[in-house]
Amino acid sequence: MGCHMPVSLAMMLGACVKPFDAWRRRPGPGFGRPPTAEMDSGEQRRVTVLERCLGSLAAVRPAPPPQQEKVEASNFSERLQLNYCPTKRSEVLRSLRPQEEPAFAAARGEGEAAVEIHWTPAFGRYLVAARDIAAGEVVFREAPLVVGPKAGAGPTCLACLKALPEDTWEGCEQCGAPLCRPQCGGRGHGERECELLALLGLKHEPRNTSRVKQLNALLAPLRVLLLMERSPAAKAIVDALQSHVEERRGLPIGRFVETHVVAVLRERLRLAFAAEEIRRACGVCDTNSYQVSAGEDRVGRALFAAASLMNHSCTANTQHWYHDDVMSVRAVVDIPEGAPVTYAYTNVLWGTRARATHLATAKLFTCGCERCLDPTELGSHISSVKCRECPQGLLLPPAAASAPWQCRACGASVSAIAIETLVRAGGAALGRLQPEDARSVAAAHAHLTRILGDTHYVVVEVKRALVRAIMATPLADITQADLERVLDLTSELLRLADRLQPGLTKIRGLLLLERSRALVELLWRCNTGAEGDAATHLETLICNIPGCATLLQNLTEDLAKCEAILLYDSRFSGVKEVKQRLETLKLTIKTSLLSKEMGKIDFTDMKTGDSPRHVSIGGN
Ligand SMILES: C[S@@+](CC[C@H](N)C(=O)[O-])C[C@H]1O[C@@H](n2cnc3c(N)ncnc32)[C@H](O)[C@@H]1O
Repeated sequence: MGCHMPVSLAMMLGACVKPFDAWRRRPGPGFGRPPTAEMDSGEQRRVTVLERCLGSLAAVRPAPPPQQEKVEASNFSERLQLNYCPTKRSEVLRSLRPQEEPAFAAARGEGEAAVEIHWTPAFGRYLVAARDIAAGEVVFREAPLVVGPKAGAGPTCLACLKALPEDTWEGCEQCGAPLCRPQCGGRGHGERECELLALLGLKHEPRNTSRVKQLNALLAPLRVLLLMERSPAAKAIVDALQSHVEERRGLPIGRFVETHVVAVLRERLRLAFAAEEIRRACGVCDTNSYQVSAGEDRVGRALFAAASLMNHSCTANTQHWYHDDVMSVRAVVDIPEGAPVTYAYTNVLWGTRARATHLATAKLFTCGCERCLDPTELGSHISSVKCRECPQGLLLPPAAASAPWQCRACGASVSAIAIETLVRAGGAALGRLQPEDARSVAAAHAHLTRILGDTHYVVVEVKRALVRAIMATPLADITQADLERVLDLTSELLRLADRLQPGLTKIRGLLLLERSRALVELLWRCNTGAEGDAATHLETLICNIPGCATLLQNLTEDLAKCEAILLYDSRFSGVKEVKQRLETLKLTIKTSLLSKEMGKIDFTDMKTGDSPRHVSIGGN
């Protein structure tokens, strides 16, 4: 679900509600779906539609892995059934290694769904594990009902979601809407849509950016409406999804929809849909869409039937990958039978108020999980701001938005407005970052750490940007000091991820990848003696065989974990590359050891260390 980096602390935590996460156990009395009498008849009907959808999906033969999937756009229910692919039994992490993927696919049989629908008045419907699900397992796969550009995005190819340069894109020959090339129309940008968009007159106003933004805001709802027109099965499902249409009426989003979607579709595109139907389609898209990306330059939003029933958690137990037009929802930690299967609707590396603002304005609810109610955010202090009065002190967010922030160490207090101004300034500096320029990112890091402190989420964001900026440079050109900085930053960020988002998450995969790349490069330099006195360091490592072996063993394990996590990710090839480099390095070190007759060391059968850790290899 879409996330944007917010720069203000406009919203406060709302009323305490029972945390959704508290229900991790098997349903007991009072848990899950209450007797029908307690659910109103409309809700009951909607649950039944979605339940039928899940039930029929569970009985069909699962689809092949996503690479081989051929999705027919025309027949919605068949498409959904083909792609809803519950795995039959728990699979352990190692089963997800790419070379074992066919076996993993074969292990899926006809059988029970991994999830079922529950309902409570406070949380509405939500998915619950119908059996134990193992970390790394694909809980289900699903093809989208519709896909479209993100609302508010710049020029984006309507067919393949490729981001287009602001002023040089070519429009569709018929309607003038953005396409990366005329032939990219077809399935993504169909005939009926093209006829309708021609009425917007884009062809006569080539590359009008504000028109394009307006188009991006209405395209997903338009595609939902056209799908409902074509397919009664799809209509039944969309009708059953939550839209918050009533609550949105008096809000800014309601007014935006009225002007930029309802009026345009009815008056300019002369669509016969009732205004309320259009409002509902907009509400369904905004409440349920997932942000999907097929590579870094192809980002959009997509609506799914089953995945729309996953409720939010700030420590979610699943993440999704979008690959070849199919979304794979994977467990990032073990999910016991009966526990809610959840997904984070916000960026979990934002502070609580930023997350709460997004959830309140885009999804219209207040999260009341343990982290949201804890001012230290599970000890991470990701919202705390550095105290000016004492060296180690942190100002913690108060429960009430307007109350002053207080330092736990020295008792100093600072007004809410002053803190908000600081965080806004930090957000603005983040917005001005030149992400490809490692030097300027490093300067911003130093500056923002001075203002906000080392733990604040704006600083965390800059640390991630710094790792990316350094590691985007060709490896051979990165200084030893910068490589060591990457080791420190990634290790620190991995510890933060352990606290806030444990498990086989994308951020863990990416951090492990960058840390491994940096470490292998440093070892390589030691090995070749390319940098200064580095050969001596290798000598030291070789003399210390257990240390050397543990280091290489940890690296091997990190890369295996990384491979399992990034299996469906476009950055997967990066893991392969660093793995090959590590294997060559191991061979060289082994040969070197043997030539020195110092040891008979088997790197493939080393005692495993605990979690991966930063191993200092010295060398200033
Ligand atoms: C994608 S839908 C999830 C399915 C939804 N519960 C339903 O009944 O259709 C998102 C909506 O579910 C509700 N929701 C999701 N997670 C929640 C949570 N942790 N606490 C309260 N409400 C939640 C909110 O109303 C939100 O806008």
